[in-house]
Amino acid sequence: MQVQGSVQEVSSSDGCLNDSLEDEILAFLIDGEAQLHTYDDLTKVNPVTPTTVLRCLQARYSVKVFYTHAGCTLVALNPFRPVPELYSLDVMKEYHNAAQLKPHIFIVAEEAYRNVQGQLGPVNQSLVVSGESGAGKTWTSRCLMKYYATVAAPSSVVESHDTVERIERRVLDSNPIMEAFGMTVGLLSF
Ligand SMILES: Nc1ncnc2c1ncn2[C@@H]1O[C@H](COP(=O)(O)OP(=O)(O)OP(=O)(O)O)[C@@H](O)[C@H]1O
Repeated sequence: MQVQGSVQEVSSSDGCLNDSLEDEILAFLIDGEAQLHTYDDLTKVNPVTPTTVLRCLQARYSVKVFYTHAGCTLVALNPFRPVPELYSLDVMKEYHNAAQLKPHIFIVAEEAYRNVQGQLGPVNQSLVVSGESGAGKTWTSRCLMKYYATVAAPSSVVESHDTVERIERRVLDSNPIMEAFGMTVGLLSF
């Protein structure tokens, strides 16, 4: 996925406002250039503009960080290459057992899983995976399915593997139906 942004893109009908916003953007981008990749939540970016947000994502991408929070939403960048160390069984277990970890699709997965297993009774959950064609929606849906099959059925490796395959296939089989209705959104509900 290409992430591009430039300060020249900022425009406003109010000249003064425009100037001061441009100054703020420049200060953020130039003075804080070395820190751009450290913004793990885009709501902390200030000023929040397409330019600043895209530059942060670009900076994170360049240091091989592909997930960033945006409040309760997670932004996933397609690495366009295998990154097996991000999706291993150990990483799944880590996210299943720990509370505060780096942004990852498994954080979203775990939060929904915990809500379903809520102490006061299960709460139905939906995960919406959206993005342009090729953004990685199918990949992300697979990751979610693998995660749930792994954390929910860990007792037998064989059984767990079968479950993963079966659930994964069901979700992927539903894609043509969604696409027939022109939906570019993957929706997982449970
Ligand atoms: N996190 C990732 N790590 C490695 N490869 C990825 C990742 N996300 C996506 N890809 C790869 O990028 C390509 C496109 O991803 P995918 O098919 O999931 O996109 P999509 O959004 O479902 O596209 P479409 O809407 O056209 O069906 C695939 O080859 C996929 O393996």
